[in-house]
Amino acid sequence: MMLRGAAIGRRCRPSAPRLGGAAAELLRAPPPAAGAALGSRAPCLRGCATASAASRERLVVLGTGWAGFRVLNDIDDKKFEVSVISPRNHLLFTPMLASSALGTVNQRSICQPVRPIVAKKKANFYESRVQSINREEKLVVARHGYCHLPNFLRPEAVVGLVGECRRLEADGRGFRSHEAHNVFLEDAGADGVGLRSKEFASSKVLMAMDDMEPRSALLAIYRWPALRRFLQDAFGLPRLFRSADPLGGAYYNIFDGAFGDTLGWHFDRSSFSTSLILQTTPGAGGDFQYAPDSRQAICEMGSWEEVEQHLDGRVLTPPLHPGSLYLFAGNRSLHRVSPVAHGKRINAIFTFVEEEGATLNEYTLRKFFGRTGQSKTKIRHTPDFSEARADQVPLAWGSALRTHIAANVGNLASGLRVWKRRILQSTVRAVCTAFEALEGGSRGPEDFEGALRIAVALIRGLAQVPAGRARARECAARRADVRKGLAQVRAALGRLEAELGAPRGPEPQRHAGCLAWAAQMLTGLHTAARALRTLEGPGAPEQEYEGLLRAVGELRARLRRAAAAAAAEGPPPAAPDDGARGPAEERRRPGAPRDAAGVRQAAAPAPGGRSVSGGALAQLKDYLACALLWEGRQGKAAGELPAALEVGALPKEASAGSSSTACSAGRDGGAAGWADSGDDEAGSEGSGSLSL
Ligand SMILES: O=C(O)CCC(=O)C(=O)O
Ligand SMILES: [Fe+2]
Repeated sequence: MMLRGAAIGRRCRPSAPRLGGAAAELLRAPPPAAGAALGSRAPCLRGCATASAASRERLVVLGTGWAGFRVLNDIDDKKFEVSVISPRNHLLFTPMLASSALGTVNQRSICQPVRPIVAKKKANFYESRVQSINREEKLVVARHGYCHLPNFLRPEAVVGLVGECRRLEADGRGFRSHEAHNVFLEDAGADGVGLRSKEFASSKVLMAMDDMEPRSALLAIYRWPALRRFLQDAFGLPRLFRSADPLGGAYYNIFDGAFGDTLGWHFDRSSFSTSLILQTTPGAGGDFQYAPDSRQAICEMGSWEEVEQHLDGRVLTPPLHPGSLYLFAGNRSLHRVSPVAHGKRINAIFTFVEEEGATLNEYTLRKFFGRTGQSKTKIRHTPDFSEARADQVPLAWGSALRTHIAANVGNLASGLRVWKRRILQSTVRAVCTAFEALEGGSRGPEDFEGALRIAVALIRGLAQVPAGRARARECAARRADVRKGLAQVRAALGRLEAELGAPRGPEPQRHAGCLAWAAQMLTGLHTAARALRTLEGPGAPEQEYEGLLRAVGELRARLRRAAAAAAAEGPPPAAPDDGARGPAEERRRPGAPRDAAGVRQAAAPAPGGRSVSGGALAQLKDYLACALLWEGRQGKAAGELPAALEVGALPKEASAGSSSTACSAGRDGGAAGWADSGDDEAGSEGSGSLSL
C-alpha cells in the first residue's frame, strides 16, 4: 500500500520489544521510541521517531508530493516531531514533465529537493516505500531495511563482550582476511564485465563461533530464545531459526586501524542481518553506511561510475554506539563499513535464517572465515613461499606476502608467551612497512633489506605451521624426528666410545669428524625441541620436552668426555686416504660393533647432516626459521640475523636436508647464541661443545 502526497498525523504507540529471560541481565530493552522495526516481512520501520522528543507529538508524513511538502513546510517543529517516509527525496512538479521530456524545461527545474526543508524542521527522512498502515496499532510499516536499537546492551555487558573478543584475539584465534570482492559477493564470471568486474578490497579479522568458549557471553545472547522471537516478530516472519552453521552463527568482527580495515560496498547474500556494535573510535572511520533499498536500481546499472552517481546524496551514515543493535536488510541495500584509520572497531553479527538447517555458502566461508569446515587449518591464498630466497622475492609478492603474514600471524601467535607474540607482531609490522615503502617507491634500504630477510624467514616458517590439533599432531611427528636424531647420535657416540676404549691404533681424523657431526646434531636437535615446545604453547607435553632436553644434555656430557678421550689420541693426520682407509678400518677394529655401515655413516662429517638423518627432519628448518625470529629478545635487532641463518644464505639444496640450518648455526660462532638462548640447563652447554 502506498500513500502519495497524503499526510497522516499519528501518535505512535511506544513499542518496546518483548525481552526477558536468562540473558536479560545483559540486555536492556530498547527505549520506547527507538524506532524498532516490527510487523512486516521486510525489515521495516515503526514509529519513525527518535528518542529525542518525548514531549512532542509524533507526526509521520508519507510521501513528498504536494500535500506532504506543504505540511512539512508549514508544520511547527516545536510541537511536532516529524518523520518523512518517501521513495523520492524530492517533489516532482508533474505538470511540467511533458515539457521536460521535450527539452523546453530543464529536468532540474521541475524537482524540489526535500532534504533542506527536512533539515530545517529537524525531521527524520526515510527514503523508503510504505508497505502498510495499521491504524489500530498506529503503526506505519515501511520498506526501509534498517532499524537501530540503541543501548540494546548494558554498558557493563558491552565491556564483557569486548573483553571476550580481545581474549580470543590475544589467544591467536580468528582469521584475518584480505579479500577483493564485487558488490554481489559472487564470482565475477568468465567475462567479468560491467558492475560485476568492479572489485572492492575488504579486510578484517573474523572470530568464528567455533573459536568461542562454550560459556561465551556472545553465544548466550545468540542462543537466548527471546532474541530469536523478537527478531521473528520484528521481521514479521512466520518462522526464524538460528543458523546451523558451526562457524557463522554468531561471530565477532574486528576492523583494525593498523591495517586500515574496511568492508567494501556490497549486498549481503542473506535477506537480513543483525549486528551488535561493541567498540567504535569516533572520528576514525568504521562507519556503517548504506543506500536504502537500492538494489533494484543498482542492478540495472552497467558500471560502478553510474552507481557512484546514484549514491550521491543517498548514502546514510547512522550514528552507532557501543551497545547498539541494528537490524538490516543487507541484500536490498548497498552498504559498507568505511575504512578504519586508527583504533579498532569491534562488532558481533548474529545470523538467523528462515529455513531450518541453513548454513553459509562456501564462497563466504572461504573468503571471510578462511576455512569451510571446523578444521582450524587456514586456507592459503598466496604463492608457495616455502622456497623463497631473500634475493629472489619479486616485488609483486609484496601485497601477497602481507596478506599471508597477516592471515597467519594470529595462527602462529596462538599460545606464544606475550613477549614472543610482541616480537612477532613488531616483526610483521616492520615487514609490512618495508613493503609499503617499496611499493610506494620510497625504498628505505636499511629497513628494507633486513625486513625482507625476516619476511622470507618468517614466511618459510609460517607457511608450514598449522594450528590447533593439526599443530599438536605436527609437533608430535617432529618430536619423533628429534627422538630419532637423538637415537642416531646416541648410537654413533656408543660406537665411538667403544672404539676409543679398544686397544687399536688412533683414528683421530675420523673421530674428530664424528664428534663435530654429533655436536652439530645436538645443537640442531636442542633448538628444534625448544622451538617445538614454544610452538605448541601451553598445551605442550612438558614432561616429554623435558625428557628430550635432558637427553640432549646427557649426550652433550658424553660428547665432551669422548672429545677429551679423542684429544688424548693425538692430532689428526694431515691427509686422510679414503681409499686406503676403508679396508684398513675394518682390519683395525675387529672387536668393534658389527654395523660397519652405521659406523661409516656416523663418522662422515655429513655437511648439512643429510646423510645421517635423511629426510626425517626435513621440516624442522621451518621451525628453526621461526625460532630464530623469536630470539630477537636477545638484543638482535631486526635485520641482524646471524649470517648463517639468513634465508638467502641457505643453499637451496640444503632445504631438503634435515638439520642443515642447525649445522650452519653450529659452524658460525655468532649463531651459537640463538641456538642456546640459555634459560635451561642444556642451553648453556651449546657453545662449549661447538668449540670441539
Ligand atoms: O559490521 C557491520 O556493521 C556491517 C557488516 C556487514 O555488512 C556484513 O558483515 O555483511
Ligand atoms: Fe553486509
